[in-house]
Amino acid sequence: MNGLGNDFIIVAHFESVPDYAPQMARAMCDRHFGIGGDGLVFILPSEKADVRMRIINADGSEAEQCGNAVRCVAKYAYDHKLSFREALTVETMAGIQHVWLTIEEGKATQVKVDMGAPILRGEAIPVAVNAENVVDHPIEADGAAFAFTGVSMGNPHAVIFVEDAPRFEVEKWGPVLEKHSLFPNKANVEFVSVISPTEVEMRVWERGCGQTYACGTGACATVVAGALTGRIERRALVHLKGGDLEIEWSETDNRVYMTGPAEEVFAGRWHKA
Ligand SMILES: N[C@@H](CCC[C@H](N)C(=O)O)C(=O)O
Repeated sequence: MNGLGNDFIIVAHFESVPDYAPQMARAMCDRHFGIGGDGLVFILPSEKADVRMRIINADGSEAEQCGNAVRCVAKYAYDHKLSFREALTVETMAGIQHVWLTIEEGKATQVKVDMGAPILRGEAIPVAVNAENVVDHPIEADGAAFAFTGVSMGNPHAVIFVEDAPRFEVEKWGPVLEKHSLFPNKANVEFVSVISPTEVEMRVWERGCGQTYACGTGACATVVAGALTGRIERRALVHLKGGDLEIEWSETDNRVYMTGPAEEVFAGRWHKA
């Protein structure tokens, strides 16, 4: 499945995550010797929600949260009759996500997710900066200087505003910044340019999988960082390599709402040992 080209191998036959999940993720996500994907997602039974998900990045590391995967999981749960509700809940390591589906011809197409309240305190993101909010904070890497805003959406993000995101050298700076000493748990890094107060262009280097076509939590972090710094409004369209996400950081409840598509591409069997 994919959410705007951020692609996942979805496995819904396990009761819990097996010990060998990291090796499984690395083998399956390999684009040449495996199926290919940005991550391996387990759909599991939940005692607190309609379904539970765990996501293992392509490098075998586990992520606390994934916006595009939550949309895929909710679609899968509805389309494959694990849940019959158009408003359902997905348990993640970052908490329980409320999800609303748009159904067309019996299948979920658009998915809206309550991604929760952003975490902005340095220590909690975590960012090695002792501050209430880490906003436009200087960061140096390989002789270059940037400024980042730290936001956790359950997983850590560093949002960097640049002149021209589509032309930015994501492959050059992404890996250096992901592993910077300011980020004790590493970070997903978003490079963002502002088009208007309600529209931005974003490219992303993801922790544990590299440059991807889209990142749901990254788009949420971007709108939070943009609004915090007065660059954009709290509701904006985020253009990504793989398409658009609508994001709103609600003034009423401080939660971030994400709306976008999810798609199932094919189903198959895994033969490798
Ligand atoms: N693509 C995701 C985020 C996946 C996890 C990330 N790589 C991490 O390690 O935090 C999204 O859509 O949010």
